Amino acid sequence: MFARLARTNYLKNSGRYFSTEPTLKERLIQIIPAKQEQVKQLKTEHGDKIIGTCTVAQAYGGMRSVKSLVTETSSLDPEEGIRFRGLTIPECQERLPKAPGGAEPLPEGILWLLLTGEVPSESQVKTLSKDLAKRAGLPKHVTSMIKAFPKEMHPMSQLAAAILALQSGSKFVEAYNSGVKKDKYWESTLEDSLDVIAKLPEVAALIYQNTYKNGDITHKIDENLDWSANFTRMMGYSSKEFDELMRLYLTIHTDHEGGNVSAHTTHLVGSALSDSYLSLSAGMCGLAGPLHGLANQEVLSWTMNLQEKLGNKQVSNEVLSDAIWEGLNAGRVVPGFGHAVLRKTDPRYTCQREFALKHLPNDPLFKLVSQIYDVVPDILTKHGKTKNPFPNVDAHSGCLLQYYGLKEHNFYTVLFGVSRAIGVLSSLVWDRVLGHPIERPKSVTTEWISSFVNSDQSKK
Ligand SMILES: CC(=O)SCCNC(=O)CCNC(=O)[C@H](O)C(C)(C)COP(=O)(O)OP(=O)(O)OC[C@H]1O[C@@H](n2cnc3c(N)ncnc32)[C@H](O)[C@@H]1OP(=O)(O)O
Ligand SMILES: O=C([O-])CC(=O)C(=O)O
Repeated sequence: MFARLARTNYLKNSGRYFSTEPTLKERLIQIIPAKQEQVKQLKTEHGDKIIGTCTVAQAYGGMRSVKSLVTETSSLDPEEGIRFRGLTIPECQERLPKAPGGAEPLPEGILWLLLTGEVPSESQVKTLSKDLAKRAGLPKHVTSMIKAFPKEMHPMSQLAAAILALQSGSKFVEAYNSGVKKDKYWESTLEDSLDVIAKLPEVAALIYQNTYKNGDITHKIDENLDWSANFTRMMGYSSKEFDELMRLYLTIHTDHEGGNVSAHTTHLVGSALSDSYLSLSAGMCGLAGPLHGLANQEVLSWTMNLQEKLGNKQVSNEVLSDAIWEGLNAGRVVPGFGHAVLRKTDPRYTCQREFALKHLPNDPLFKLVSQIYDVVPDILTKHGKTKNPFPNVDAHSGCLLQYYGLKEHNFYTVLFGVSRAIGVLSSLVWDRVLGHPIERPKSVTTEWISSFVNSDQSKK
């Protein structure tokens, strides 16, 4: 409603449009008081209501399904998949602004959506692109540090370290040290978060150039290009189709509610009033684990090994299944399949598959990925361990990147991290808006559990 009214407020003047629409920060200032009031009221009037419980199995089992976190930006349904502020991925693809001539959403649009809960207008997204372009640019100590990293250092370790090095520019630290009041913390957290999101493409591109190309970035940030296209140019890519893939990729990897490792870590570290840089760097260390974001690197290596083993030719489902069983029987997981929450095919997998069907239907690797999708759910069901035999987001991304020439598997999680920063930092801003306290759940020992289960209290 608001966006529609605001769109009517363009003034045509000397052939140029001037928007009277609020900027991102102005809109947040308008939205925040009502949300703060709503949360205050919920805590006062319903603070003692129980929303979740925790069993012994859950305490030992990674707290699966325990409802004990509040995250505003997105919510995950086991059957349907992710909704970003209520919107499914197809709805985001349809409703978020696109680049001229493009079909995929601009990541700036989802940044706005996650922060405000509203679909931005094209002009709001354009203004945000320009704002991010202005905030880009790395301090010298960060570029020299990245260039000094050994090539064998994993790109995710380089990313986490570079984000920490950027912390010297934290506006939150400056505000905190000057005694700014708690109700204003969100403003400098927003500044830091936008600064780091603006700088991440250059950090990632420099890691890429330095690690794999022995080179430097030649592209200068162009305020008239979107955030994602500036990123691909800095990495040395100029294909329009790859630009579209990356806009989609950087949109869909942003957020997956609050309990996943990277989001929860960012939130936890942030709850100690660590700034956006410290919190995001910690989150990236979690994303770098093979059961989480690093799975996309694992998937591609696994798929290409399989391809080689099968003699680089199309084989029957039976032959493919035998090769997959071999790995499973040796005790290895099938990377890219299974999920801690999802119980159906991840819609992030589906939209990447649709992109491939549109742009690269005959690519041999895509054909193998499709065939794997045909056989693995049955195999994992027969295997009988995993609660979800279907593919997750990581099962598809590598084959698309590979097709467009981005062949360095070790780098893939960095792309995920650049996108994930948008979601977890939007959440951190809301943590500050709502004044969430330091996170400190109670832990118990196995001795405590043993005596508890035999006590009268456990029978209640
Ligand atoms: C962006 C993301 O983070 S998406 C997830 C990316 N990770 C992967 O794709 C790695 C492969 N998948 C997995 O390891 C798991 O499915 C996870 C980590 C994603 C979820 O873990 P959980 O919630 O513990 O899964 P679940 O409850 O189904 O696990 C039960 C058993 O099935 C096994 N299992 C789960 N997925 C798989 C799989 N893809 N292949 C083989 N075995 C599996 C588990 O290892 C576990 O075995 P165990 O009892 O011997 O320890
Ligand atoms: O939700 C999870 O646990 C893992 C995941 O898919 C993500 O973080 O994108």
